[in-house]
Amino acid sequence: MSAKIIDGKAFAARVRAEVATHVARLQETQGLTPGLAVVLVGEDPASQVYVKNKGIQTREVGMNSYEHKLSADTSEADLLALIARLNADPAVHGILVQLPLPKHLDADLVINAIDPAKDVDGFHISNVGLLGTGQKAMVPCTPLGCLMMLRDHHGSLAGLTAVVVGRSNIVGKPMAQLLLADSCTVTIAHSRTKDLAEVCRRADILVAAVGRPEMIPGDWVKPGATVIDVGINRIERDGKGKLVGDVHFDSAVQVAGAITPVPGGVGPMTIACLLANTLTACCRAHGLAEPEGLTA
Ligand SMILES: Nc1nc2c(c(=O)[nH]1)N[C@@H](CN(C=O)c1ccc(C(=O)N[C@@H](CCC(=O)O)C(=O)O)cc1)CN2
Repeated sequence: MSAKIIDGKAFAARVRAEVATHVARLQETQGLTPGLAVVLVGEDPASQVYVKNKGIQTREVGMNSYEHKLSADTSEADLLALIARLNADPAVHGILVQLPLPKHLDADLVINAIDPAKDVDGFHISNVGLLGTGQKAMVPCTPLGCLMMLRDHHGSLAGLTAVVVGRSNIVGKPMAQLLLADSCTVTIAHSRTKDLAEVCRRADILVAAVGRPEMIPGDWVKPGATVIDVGINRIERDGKGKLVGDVHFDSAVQVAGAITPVPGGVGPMTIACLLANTLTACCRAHGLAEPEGLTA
């Protein structure tokens, strides 16, 4: 039997439409327009595309977009000075520094210079701590998108066994925290986990976020499980470039109950959740009620 395909593109469009409705209401009732500042350092081609799409989608939902494109040799001091200006700017409710940064810049230092209330990526150490202790945080966009899709598919996640393969600060760790907060029994596995196949086969929810093309084959998937593939890997096949996930889709789709494709699964949810987080940050900054269903 073939799994249900979770359509992240359609889901993200619904999230953006919901954000746009809230933004219009904020403008009508409060005269307030959420603003998102995105900082890109250097010319990484994939980052340029993501930043361009962030700008387009920010404007489409009616928010103000502020793009700051800096040269690859920008000094740490100049980048920190820009962040300080954005922190102090009342028109800016969300700040995002596109990753990866050029090697000479200390990403942790830069991220932790962002005002945690404006940290719409949820990467600031304060937000990491708030999420880990079950307090109101800004939640990283990709895991938030995964959570939204899982809640939509399952309703309650309570009691389900979840395995997150990957332990990055951006996806693996916050994903595990979110699943735990929704009362899943959570295992974080990684490339050095013993008998990874067996661990994966226990999962009702399997989240793959290792960054290795098609590493997880169908026979690692429990029949009927929900598979969330966070991987976005560019490979060459038959002389052509192709985008694949961390899961071997063709074999996993035969076994899983539901699965996200790559492309068109988790990826589009990342920017949709960035917009949702910017709206949330704006509401919090002005002491307004937060939009329901758009936060963890
Ligand atoms: N500061 C941040 N940097 C990065 C993040 C992030 O959340 N914050 N995530 C990624 C890149 N990213 C957004 O920034 C991102 C990645 C992928 C997609 C997406 O829609 N992917 C499509 C395929 C697109 C393609 O063809 O390349 C899909 O999966 O369908 C959106 C955003 C790293 N940096």
